[in-house]
Amino acid sequence: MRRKIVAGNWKMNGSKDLVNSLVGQIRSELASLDNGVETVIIPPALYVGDVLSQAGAALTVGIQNVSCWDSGAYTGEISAVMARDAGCSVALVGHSERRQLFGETDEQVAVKVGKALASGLDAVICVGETLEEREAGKAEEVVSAQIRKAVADVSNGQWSQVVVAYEPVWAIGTGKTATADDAQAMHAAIRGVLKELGAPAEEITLLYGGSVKADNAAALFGQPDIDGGLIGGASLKAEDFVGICRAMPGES
Ligand SMILES: O=C[C@H](O)COP(=O)(O)O
Repeated sequence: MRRKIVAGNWKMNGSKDLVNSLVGQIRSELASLDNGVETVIIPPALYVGDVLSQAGAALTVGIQNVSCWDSGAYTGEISAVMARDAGCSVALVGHSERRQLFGETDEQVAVKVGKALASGLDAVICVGETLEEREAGKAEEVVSAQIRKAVADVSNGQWSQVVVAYEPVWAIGTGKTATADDAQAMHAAIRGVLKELGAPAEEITLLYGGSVKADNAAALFGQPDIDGGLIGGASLKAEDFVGICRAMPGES
């Protein structure tokens, strides 16, 4: 059965004060939630330990990026092995901000996916088209190519650690969300690509990201191929984030 996941990517936001006020509040408000959602908090790496100390068993913690290397003279890098050692369970890989602002290539994304999986982390592989690509009718082609490259070296025993997050670049932080129908269509296409690649596609969790809020989450999460969300801005306020977690339908 697919997992249902709501992950909050804090990006380069936060402080010890925010960790102290936000994490405990999320934890206590989600304590009574019984819809089966797994909640993940992905803070800046410096705050992973602080979040872990507040998270308890109900919340899991992730890292926003991992290195292509395991250790050595790579100043400023953090390896997947270190993230796992520090208590992370999840790594984001290939977020569009990494691709667009830091020039991360499909080849690097594939290496990072391999490093995350080998270290025992779940890899949340981010894919998505730009507005220009969507308007040119190339959205599925772009996303399909990103996935094929990112998972090229995933072995049969590793698929249970793979999560794909579809985040149309034009929807990130813009307040523009893909319609539930458009997001569903892309998620179905992603599942189709994974199936073609020989992955257990029906078992793989697919997240939608891009301006998800408490008031649009239910429509998105109600789609048959959308198993949760990767949340940016709305993950920084307990009420908004908890509202999104609550929008996940329970077991049918
Ligand atoms: O990682 C999260 C996504 O980039 C979505 O961000 P957003 O919810 O602020 O649009």
